[in-house]
Amino acid sequence: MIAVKNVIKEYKTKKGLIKGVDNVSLEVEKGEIFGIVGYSGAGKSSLLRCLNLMEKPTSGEIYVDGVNLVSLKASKLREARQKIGMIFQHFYLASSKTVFDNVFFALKAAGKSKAESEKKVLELLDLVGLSDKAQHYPSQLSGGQKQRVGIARALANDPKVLLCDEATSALDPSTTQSILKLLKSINEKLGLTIVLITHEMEVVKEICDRMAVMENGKVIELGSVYQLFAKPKEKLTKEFIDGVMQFKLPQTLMNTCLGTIIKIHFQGEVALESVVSDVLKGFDIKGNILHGKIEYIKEVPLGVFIMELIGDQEEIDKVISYLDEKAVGVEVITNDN
Ligand SMILES: Nc1ncnc2c1ncn2[C@@H]1O[C@H](COP(=O)(O)OP(=O)(O)OP(=O)(O)O)[C@@H](O)[C@H]1O
Repeated sequence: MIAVKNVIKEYKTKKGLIKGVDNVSLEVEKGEIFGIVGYSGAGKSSLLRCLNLMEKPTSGEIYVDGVNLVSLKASKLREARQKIGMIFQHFYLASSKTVFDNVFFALKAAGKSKAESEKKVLELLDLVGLSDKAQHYPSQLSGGQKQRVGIARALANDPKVLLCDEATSALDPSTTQSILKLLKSINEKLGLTIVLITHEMEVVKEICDRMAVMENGKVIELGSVYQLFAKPKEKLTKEFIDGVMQFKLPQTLMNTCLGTIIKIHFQGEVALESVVSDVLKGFDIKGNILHGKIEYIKEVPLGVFIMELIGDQEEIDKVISYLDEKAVGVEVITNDN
């Protein structure tokens, strides 16, 4: 659905050229929800804005539905852009217009008849659960309701892609959940492809199928959310995941362990139990279970388990290789042997 090829976005500043996006290539499949995470300044917004050419890349290509947006003339680009909706952290609603008119305006801009547009607005307000607020003004709405208007407006021209720029960052946790549910249901009902940028891993964990991690303008890791949660390779990805999984052992407990501490990820609870008992029975080691819990990544269970292994290094290495085959991921946290 979207293919980004060797995109570079440079900004001219007083201090010289800054690369907001530094040679990024990635693909987003039709109908998937793709998350881009990274700290402030990583280049997420620059990349997202390149996807609908709000920012023109300095070089590279952006294909949406097979068309290279970078090569389009202004009128064709306007047409192509109608197929890409966008929502924002701060909503950007017209404060002097009612909810109805905020959405209506987006439709009028696309040249529909009045009757057609009015019908469409009512359908969209129903879709986002705001039928009863049509005549309200933005100042009379909560943050979550404002974002619902933003979503209805973004869907006005039946886009194939929805870009979400920190769409839940200004909302409280329960409103965030309801907006994420709405995005997910729109994704399923309309087959909409969604690309979102966020610094909140909770958002990614909740609704994204795949994710990319950005640092200094580059994509440093990309994969399915489940795989990255189970087996992150990059330090930054681990940092983001640790933040949301809250799975750190207290340092005092770590200090009392003499053996090798490992973190194991399993797909679900059952596999975890049988593999751990195999390890304890089948190898010449002692194993202490330090911590365990099940996390749900998009409703699929991911068992996370911390164990201390005590024994000869050779035997411990064998256990780690065994686990590496059986589990989704295994990682040595410390090795004091
Ligand atoms: N219009 C601009 N002019 C100059 N530099 C810019 C501009 N926009 C972004 N940058 C720079 O490009 C880099 C990437 O910024 P960008 O806003 O894309 O990051 P981000 O990950 O979205 O961060 P945030 O979440 O804070 O918006 C930063 O160094 C930023 O200062």
